[in-house]
Amino acid sequence: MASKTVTQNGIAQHSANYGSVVTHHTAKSGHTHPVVHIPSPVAHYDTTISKPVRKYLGTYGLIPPEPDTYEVQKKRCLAQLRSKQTNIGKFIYLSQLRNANVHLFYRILTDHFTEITPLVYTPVVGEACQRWSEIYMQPEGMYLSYMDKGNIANVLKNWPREHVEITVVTDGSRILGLGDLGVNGMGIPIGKLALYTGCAGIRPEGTLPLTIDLGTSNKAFREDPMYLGSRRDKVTPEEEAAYLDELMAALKERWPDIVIQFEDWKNPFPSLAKYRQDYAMFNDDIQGTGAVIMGGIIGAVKQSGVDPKDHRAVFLGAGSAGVGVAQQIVEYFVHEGMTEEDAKKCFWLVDSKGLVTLDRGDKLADHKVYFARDDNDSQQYKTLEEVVDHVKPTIIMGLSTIGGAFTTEILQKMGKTNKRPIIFPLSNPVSKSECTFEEAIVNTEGRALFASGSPFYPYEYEGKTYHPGQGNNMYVFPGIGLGTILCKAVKVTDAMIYASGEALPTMITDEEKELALLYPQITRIRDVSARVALYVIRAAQKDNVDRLHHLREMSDEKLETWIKDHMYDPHSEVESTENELDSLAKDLAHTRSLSQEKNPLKL
Ligand SMILES: NC(=O)c1ccc[n+]([C@@H]2O[C@H](COP(=O)([O-])OP(=O)(O)OC[C@H]3O[C@@H](n4cnc5c(N)ncnc54)[C@H](O)[C@@H]3O)[C@@H](O)[C@H]2O)c1
Ligand SMILES: O=C(O)C[C@H](O)C(=O)O
Ligand SMILES: [Mg+2]
Repeated sequence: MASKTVTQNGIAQHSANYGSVVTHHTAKSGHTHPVVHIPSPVAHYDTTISKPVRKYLGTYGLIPPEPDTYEVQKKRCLAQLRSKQTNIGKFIYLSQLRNANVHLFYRILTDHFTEITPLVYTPVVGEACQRWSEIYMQPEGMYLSYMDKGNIANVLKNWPREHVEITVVTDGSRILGLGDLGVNGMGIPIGKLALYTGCAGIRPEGTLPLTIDLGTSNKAFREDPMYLGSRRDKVTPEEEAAYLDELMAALKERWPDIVIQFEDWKNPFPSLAKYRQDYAMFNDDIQGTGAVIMGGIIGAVKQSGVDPKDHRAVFLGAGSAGVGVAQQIVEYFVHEGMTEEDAKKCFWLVDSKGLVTLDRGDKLADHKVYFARDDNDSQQYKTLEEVVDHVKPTIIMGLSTIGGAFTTEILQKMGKTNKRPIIFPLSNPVSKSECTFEEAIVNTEGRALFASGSPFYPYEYEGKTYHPGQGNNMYVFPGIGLGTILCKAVKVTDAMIYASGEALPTMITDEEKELALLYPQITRIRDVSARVALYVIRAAQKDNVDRLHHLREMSDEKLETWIKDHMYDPHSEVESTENELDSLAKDLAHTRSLSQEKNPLKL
């Protein structure tokens, strides 16, 4: 039915006010409030839209007259993008494109994942966050302040979209390895959710980027007149906890099925423990990172030729990501037949004070205690190099935020003691990476099994081209969210997280194995996300936390196809909007000619 089409696409409501200030609903007081509209998901000014449809939309005459093809449109956009001299210029251009024409943005992102992802996500999003106050132009998500305490549910009502399926929420207190960036951290929820849409096909209008201003410990920002957040110091952990209780309840009240991803919080362990039973939530830095690195380690362990029980893993960094990854690999080793006690002994964690031991003399944070060593004969090891000499690791992981911490000496030692050393510098962005791909290859004569958090280019060494893996949680969080949404899981269980990592090696092709790749090529990320979602749904079913029970009856093949059918595809979007509107325009013209009535629709 024609009228249904109009409502479904939100066209009728939004056509006249796209991207502009409009008068909104009348509040109880009787006043009308001006509301800045978050840009409509329907790209009314798309230059491929045909003339009859432009007339129907009321955009005839507002766009250059001759309709484009997508190929030409894309060429124009890529030329504009590539003409920008700096990465931040490219980031700004792509944000503008997303706000001007959301389907076009996602068409280009999905056609050029390798080029565009680093510009809207890690690493360039890091620079964008550092300079957010300088480059800010328009709202693309919600900013909640500590001042809103007691009133959060009402503030959430201002979000102009009815159906939010997923939110990524940060307080900006640990943005990548760049420290506390306060409200400037907003780039991260926006970037993560862009990948939810691009990689996992969550509809753009179903996503809510959310940044909470709980103050900032960043003194330079507090003193910067351009800074857009509050000038107060960080709230206390108790104040934060009470605020989060209210926020979580308010989110669920407005959107009962919402999936909530916590991102880039300093010490996020308490909130994960507190909310994971009552909400469909997960922490990407602890759990998503744990799963994605486990997925890469499964292949690396196989390629190393060393039995899991004989691996010795040294981790630089014992924070959310370090502990999350170590815990997840323990689980994998247990799946491989080891006892938990033996699996745990394969790990040596190093923080800013040195090797984490039970008798180090400082009070260890709760999350470090599980991995604290008790076999150090009272000796303390202060530096990574000392620990490497002591342990002779087969694996080194970097989740420390310390760029260059894997020195030439350390890499060469890894090369000397291992046939295939496993070297994962995982800190972001590139400036914080513990080593570069080139350093890992050169210092191990090309034998390193490598994955990094930020992307690196392939590297040619002694006549052979080596390909780096990108061990970034972007390979799993989109699929975790998609699977959770689609099966309507009431919570995100450990088994669902484990399954997301387990799905990754199943997607590596023989060609990728030949190249010693530990992760599938990014160009296949949509298929990878669908596979991750499949595994997540199966695990949810086993744990009995799913609510869409008819999915249980489907074969894996059928379910994977069903998942793909439910993914937003920006390529079909513009055509189907065009087709629907075109037939709608024809219908209306026909009805009008039948009834001889005056044209109410600017046709
Ligand atoms: N690749 C990925 O997908 C991924 C995912 C999550 C986090 N990360 C990266 O991991 C890094 C850490 O994130 P996090 O959430 O664990 O942060 P965190 O603040 O919780 O932990 C940082 C850890 O590094 C340690 N550290 C700091 N300085 C050190 C030093 N000089 N020597 C040794 N250790 C030191 C700290 O003691 C702490 O244990 C960040 O750069 C982040 O971007 C990457
Ligand atoms: O954001 C990323 O690129 C990965 C990860 O979540 C991080 O905090 O570094
Ligand atoms: Mg993160």
